[in-house]
Amino acid sequence: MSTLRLQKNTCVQDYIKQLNPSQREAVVNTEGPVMVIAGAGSGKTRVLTYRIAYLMDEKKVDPFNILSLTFTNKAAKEMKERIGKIVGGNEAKNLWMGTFHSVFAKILRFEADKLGFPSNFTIYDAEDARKVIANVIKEKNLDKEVYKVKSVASRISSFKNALITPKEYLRSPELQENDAAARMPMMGDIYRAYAERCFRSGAMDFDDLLLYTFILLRKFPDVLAKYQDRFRYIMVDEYQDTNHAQYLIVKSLANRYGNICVVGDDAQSIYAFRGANIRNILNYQRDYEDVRVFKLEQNYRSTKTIVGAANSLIKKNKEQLDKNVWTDNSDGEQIVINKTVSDTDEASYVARTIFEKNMQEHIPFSDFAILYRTNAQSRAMEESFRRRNIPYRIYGGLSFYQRKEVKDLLAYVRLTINSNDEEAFRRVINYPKRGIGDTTLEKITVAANANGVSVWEICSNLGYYQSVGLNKPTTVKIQDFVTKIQSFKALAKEAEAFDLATHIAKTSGLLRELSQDKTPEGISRTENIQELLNSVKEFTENQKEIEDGNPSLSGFMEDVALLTDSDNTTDEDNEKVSLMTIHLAKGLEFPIVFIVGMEESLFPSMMAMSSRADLEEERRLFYVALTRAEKEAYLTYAQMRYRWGKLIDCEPSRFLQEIDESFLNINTPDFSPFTGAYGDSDEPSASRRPSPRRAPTSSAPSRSRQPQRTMPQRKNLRKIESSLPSANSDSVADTNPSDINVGDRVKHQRFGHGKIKEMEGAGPNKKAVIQFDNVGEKKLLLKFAKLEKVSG
Ligand SMILES: Nc1ncnc2c1ncn2[C@@H]1O[C@H](COP(=O)(O)OP(=O)(O)OP(=O)(O)O)[C@@H](O)[C@H]1O
Ligand SMILES: [Mg+2]
Repeated sequence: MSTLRLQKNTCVQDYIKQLNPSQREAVVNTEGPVMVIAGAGSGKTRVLTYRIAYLMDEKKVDPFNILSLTFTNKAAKEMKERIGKIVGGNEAKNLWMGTFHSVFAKILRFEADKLGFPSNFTIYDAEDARKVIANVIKEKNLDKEVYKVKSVASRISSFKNALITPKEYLRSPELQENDAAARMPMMGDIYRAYAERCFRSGAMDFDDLLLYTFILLRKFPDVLAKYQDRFRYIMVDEYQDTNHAQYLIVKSLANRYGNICVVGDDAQSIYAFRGANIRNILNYQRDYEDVRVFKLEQNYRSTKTIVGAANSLIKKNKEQLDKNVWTDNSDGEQIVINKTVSDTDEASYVARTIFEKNMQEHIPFSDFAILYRTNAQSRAMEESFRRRNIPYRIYGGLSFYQRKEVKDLLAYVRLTINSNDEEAFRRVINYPKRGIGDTTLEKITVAANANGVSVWEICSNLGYYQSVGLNKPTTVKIQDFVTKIQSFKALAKEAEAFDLATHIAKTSGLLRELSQDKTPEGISRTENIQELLNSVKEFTENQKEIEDGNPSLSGFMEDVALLTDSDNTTDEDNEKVSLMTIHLAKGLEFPIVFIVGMEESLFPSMMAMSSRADLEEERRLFYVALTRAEKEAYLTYAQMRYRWGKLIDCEPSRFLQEIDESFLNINTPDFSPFTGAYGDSDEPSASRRPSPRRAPTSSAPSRSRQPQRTMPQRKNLRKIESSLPSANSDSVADTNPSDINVGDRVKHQRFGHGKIKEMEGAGPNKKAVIQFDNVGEKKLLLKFAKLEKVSG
């Protein structure tokens, strides 16, 4: 026994030995308030992981007494696995570890009755919440052009994150005046109705998980005492992105033992738009007496070039804690800046570069990440990856669990678990079709509102609520539906989750409905249901291994409801390029990173350009993006891009100018006179006939084939800008576009001779439809086409 213990202790100590002195200090100083404030890639997350292992193994702290809050569920899972490896055995599974939302949901399930909620309350996702809000707006006969569902939803979300309840709202003249000034005087009424509706449905939305936890701990001192006593050690990763509610809850939980350790980087605070408050980290020292602050300055992730570039960029922000990040890693490659004609070209360039690196240097696809500012940018990238058969996965797209057929089955499950769930009810009451129409649903809703009960309550007691006024056949249809759900509920008491879910899929009529559709889409929908059932199976098997695991179907539902955007990838296969917004890339690292769309109005975003605070947040976002890279970074921008369905001229992002020039390698842009600079076929350039106009350095960023020209940045970026057709001037084509008219014969460098059939657009957007003698009809943007007028 003693030998065994000795072996295990040696093990944790061995791990700790690998840390640098500051990291080690941050791990072993377990008592009292601690803040680890450090730059990207300096081992903050690693310190947290080892600290927990140290607490468990060295200090013999029961994992049930350790609370660790992470930014995603995936991060929590990985951290648990690593701790499990260090300390051995299964104990790490008992840690309270997860996102704020998932940990608070767990607490709320235990304590739900105190707040008048059932313990099996449903968690509404954003779509459910918006539907409820839309119903409320409609029932109140408000103008939906004024009360836009999305903006009402975001107002309600911001109230909740600021811990303002409907009651408090309706007592605050300022808030009301504020909304009245924004032409939404009924905001408070909507908020109250929405909250009531959720309450009657036994449902909480995402923000409620924070708000109700806060209310619970404030209203019930015994509950607070219980959790204060339970969580003897509290740890928070990515502390710079906590919001006001999270901050207050953590603070009150830590109030008894005071063993709270937060780690973060003020330079990476990027969620202000969702209520995150950078002050939480800036004021930490003021909030806790005797706080010990550890600074980690050595970066282990990235090359000197990337660390240097990131430092030079973030220096431009005024508001930040003083830090000096350095690394012992090698210099590495310079950061490549690449300009392309259009967004399509940009995507081609990225795909081609990855393809070549994979072919020539055998770099696996999983080493690459593409980061973008807005989700919309993924489309062009995806197309270009598909064309080259490059496997990729997208983070944060439409989640598997958000697909219609999956949500439909889950709605039956929700209704089985919590029959008051109105959104689930509305979703499936007439799907598959059973002849229950909108008028019936309206009558039921009116009755539910009048009686202050759920729609299920009305439907399951139609005999009592005669006043609903349904005719006999409709009444029978509803009663059949109710009986079906009740039979599921009965089965739920004894059946295993997987069997229950399978039974529901069949008996609800859902599988039959889907199987009638023999189109590829229909077949894939049926497969998705199969996949959902598989994931239920997998979930229950995993839960059975955990001491306080919950292998029931409601446990599964909880897991699904709490997935965050970053947890959600299209699949888990490893050999793929990762695509995601920068916001989702937080905490991650990849050997090679492409940051695309480095253009003014896109990054920094248009909305962020009018205030210093917003601009600084954009700069931090860029800092986060750049510091994800371990070995190489590519920054690309296009001269033209389709946005909101229009072709827009773009200027390079100011952030490109802000990086110290010594870290940059400006890749002379590959320039081609037509949209689709790399050719419409987009085949690998290695197999393509080189175009005579192609700049020699541009076809392959891979150093193994061609050395790249390195140029001092600032000057050269300007030089390049001026030497190339500027996206903002009309006067660049060899032939002045105004000289060319319909009917003219013209010559194009690549397509040869042709005749102008049509002209459209004006100024920089002027285009010509040309019937070429050899290659058929093409529409070209005149400012790039460089047409030569020829006679005859
Ligand atoms: N002492 C060390 N020795 C070797 N590698 C280390 C050390 N500390 C951290 N690392 C490695 O450096 C990388 C960055 O560490 P980690 O992700 O913990 O940094 P971080 O500060 O949390 O970064 P971010 O700010 O991006 O969240 C990881 O690959 C980690 O394994
Ligand atoms: Mg981290």
